[in-house]
Amino acid sequence: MTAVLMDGKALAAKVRADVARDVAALGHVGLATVLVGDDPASHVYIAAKHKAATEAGIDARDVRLPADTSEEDVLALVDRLNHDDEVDGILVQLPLPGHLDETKVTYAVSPAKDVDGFHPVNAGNLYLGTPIHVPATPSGCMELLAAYDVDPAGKEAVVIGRSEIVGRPMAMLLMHANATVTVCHSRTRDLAAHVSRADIVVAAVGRPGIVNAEMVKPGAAVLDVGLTRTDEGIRGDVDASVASVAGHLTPMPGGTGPMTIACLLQSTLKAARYRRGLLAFPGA
Ligand SMILES: Nc1nc2c(c(=O)[nH]1)N[C@@H](CN(C=O)c1ccc(C(=O)N[C@@H](CCC(=O)O)C(=O)O)cc1)CN2
Repeated sequence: MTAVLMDGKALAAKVRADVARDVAALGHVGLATVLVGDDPASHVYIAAKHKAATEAGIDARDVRLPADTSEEDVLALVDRLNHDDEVDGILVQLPLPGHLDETKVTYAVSPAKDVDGFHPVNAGNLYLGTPIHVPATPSGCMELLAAYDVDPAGKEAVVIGRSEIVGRPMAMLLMHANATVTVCHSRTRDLAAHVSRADIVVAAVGRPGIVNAEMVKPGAAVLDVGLTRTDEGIRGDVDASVASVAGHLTPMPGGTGPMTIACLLQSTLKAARYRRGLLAFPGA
């Protein structure tokens, strides 16, 4: 068997075009990104987010702060953006430099503008099954599954990794889509045993090749989120051998990454709709 490649680049282009159409209909939509410090990968991701936002007609503000900016100054900036009427969505690029408390900073973003979905109000609403803003990478994974007609209902799904950005929200989304979900992590005793039962595998730990062909159930859908830069180039968590066993597979690069950026734009559009009263907040 050779897996059908789930083309994240192509799907992201479609999502981005849909967002652009809806932004044009809505009028002004504003996104502010905050990048603190010099992390080279973060610079690449912020540049990609701005290119995509601008192409979609979103008014994207690129705020950059030196690596030694104090927590007080970062929090003051976030507060200003929370009160800025031109800004519908705010994202603080992670990771932050070590002296900054990521929890404190991400929790400072107004839940309505938290397009990353990291604030406890948004995490809580996802938990409750009434999502407002959902982290972009797991959203993108769900869109990929839907686009390739992989319905999680009744399926065994294994999520490898329990990060707040990917693993935990991914597990919630799969559970709400009626999958039976197992979350594996660094203390899981027999990863292969879990993966071998899975119809859907989402690998998000940043350990190159941790999922290999021997573990994967023939025909499974395998989504690769882990990204490690090596001397030989970018490597995902999923070994190339998996393509001969899986039914569906995301390429790395070109799979879940482009969808992360497309879903951020979707979330920004959603934030603008909430702020204009075009969408009702759950429970409101
Ligand atoms: N505030 C946030 N910080 C971070 C997030 C996030 O969603 N919000 N996620 C990651 C990084 N990230 C977006 O910020 C991200 C990672 C990877 C890609 C991507 O397109 N990857 C490409 C390959 C990229 C390359 O060549 O370097 C791919 O998979 O094809 C986009 C966004 C951590 N921080």
